[in-house]
Amino acid sequence: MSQQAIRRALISVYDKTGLEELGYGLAEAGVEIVSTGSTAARLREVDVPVTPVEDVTGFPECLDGRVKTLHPNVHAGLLADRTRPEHQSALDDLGIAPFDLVVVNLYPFQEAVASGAPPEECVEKIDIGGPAMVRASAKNHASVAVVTDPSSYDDVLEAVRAGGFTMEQRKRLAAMAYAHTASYDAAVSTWFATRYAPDEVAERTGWPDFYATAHERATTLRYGENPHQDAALYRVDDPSGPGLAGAEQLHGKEMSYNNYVDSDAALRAAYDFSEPCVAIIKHANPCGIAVGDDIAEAHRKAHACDSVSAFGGVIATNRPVSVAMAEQVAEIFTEVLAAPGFEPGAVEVLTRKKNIRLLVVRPPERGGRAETHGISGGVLLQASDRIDAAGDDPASWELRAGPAADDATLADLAFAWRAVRSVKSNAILLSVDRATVGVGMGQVNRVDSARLAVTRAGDRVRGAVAASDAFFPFPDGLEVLTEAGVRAVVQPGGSVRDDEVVAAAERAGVAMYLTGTRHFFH
Ligand SMILES: NC(=O)c1ncn([C@@H]2O[C@H](COP(=O)(O)O)[C@@H](O)[C@H]2O)c1NC=O
Repeated sequence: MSQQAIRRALISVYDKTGLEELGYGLAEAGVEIVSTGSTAARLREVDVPVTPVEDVTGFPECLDGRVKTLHPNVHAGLLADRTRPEHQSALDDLGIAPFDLVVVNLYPFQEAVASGAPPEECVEKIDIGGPAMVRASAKNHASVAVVTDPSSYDDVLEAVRAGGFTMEQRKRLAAMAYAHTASYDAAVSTWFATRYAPDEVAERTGWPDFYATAHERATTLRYGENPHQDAALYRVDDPSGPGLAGAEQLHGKEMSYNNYVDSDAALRAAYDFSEPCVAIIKHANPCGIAVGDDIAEAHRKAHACDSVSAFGGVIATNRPVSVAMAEQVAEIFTEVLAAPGFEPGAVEVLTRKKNIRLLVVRPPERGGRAETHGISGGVLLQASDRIDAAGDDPASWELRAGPAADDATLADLAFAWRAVRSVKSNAILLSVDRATVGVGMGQVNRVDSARLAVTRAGDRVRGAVAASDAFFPFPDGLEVLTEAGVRAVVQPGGSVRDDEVVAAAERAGVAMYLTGTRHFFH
């Protein structure tokens, strides 16, 4: 049996979007509609004939709506497989009519939690009868079509006119229905394990014994990190929410896997600053980060850090792109420009270059949320690194060597400390006038990172300040910096050889501040 004519429908929806049009269409096609409490009331208001579900169950809706459709007269009508004669004759014996179509959406549990509603209210918003009907109908897709999304109502009416959904369509609807209940259950179960009923370990550490999230495929990608790897982008939560996965692309070729990774790193760097900031990224590392009085100035300074590496880079800003910045970027081959917006005229300037990808990204969420990292056989979770720890405030830094920095030097050190968080470890970052001038990244020892930063800075190293993402284990890395002309350094401290490192700073006459906070980035 492929096509299944739609003669009897059960509709029970919390979200009444599109309900009236659906009701009109079904009634016009002669479909009998059975409905619960306020769904039935809404249909009746617009003169769509409805059979109340109580007439089917012979039982009143009760317990504040906790029991409406949970009845064999409903569930036998949903679960009878009409390809099996014995199911059909059982229905006949019991006097139960089957359903061909089920339209259900669930109580808004996630919205209740997000609104900060008290726990009892959230619990009350856990739908029981809805998921039961959705699962039953999805299992019985051989006989029943199940719809959980108002955006599918047009398809329903088209199918009614066409003589019913085909088996292939009912299978797809069933897959969507199970995704709907899985996402719902992921939200409920994680809330229970995290906030409502944490076990003793979760109570102590905040890490639940069960952690589920639902991801929805947003798009497939041409390939992954390399052309022989398949890849797709999956989105969490609300597609209109913050962050890169929900970005609007205004121009350019399709985003690649590596474009996403680099854009994410660029946005992370740019949004670490409250002043207008530009970050230019290649292979997830900065080739320039700078703040300025305006976004065009920030871009000029960031680009000047390493204009060779910026070729083919990914740029992010924390302010809308101005025409002045657009004119500058238009001169440089750039893969992606991600920004919270574009001022009038900026897109026109940028689209002179065919290939640049322009993204409007709602500011990403900062910190707090769990970050995942897949490993063989499992996944690591950690709270996101944040730049607002106690040690990130220059007022809390400890001056351990040299003269106290003047205000301008301290501002440069504060900039360098924020920026070094976006450099892959081991990270040494040199800056002048709140712009990077040399970045040493991803080396397996800190001395080589220091050498790399100094080499990249060239003459600009004289008078620059330096930040190190983690402590100097020996004086050698620091000495590379001081011998090259760095005049002030900020680093977490915490090495068993801190005293030797501090003594080396004293000898060189440079200021050394310890933050007590580390920002490894792997
Ligand atoms: N308990 C039940 O038997 C039951 N049956 C259906 N529901 C839900 O009730 C809502 C619709 O109710 P109403 O038509 O009264 O607005 C839907 O979200 C549906 O998923 C139920 N409610 C909660 O579990």
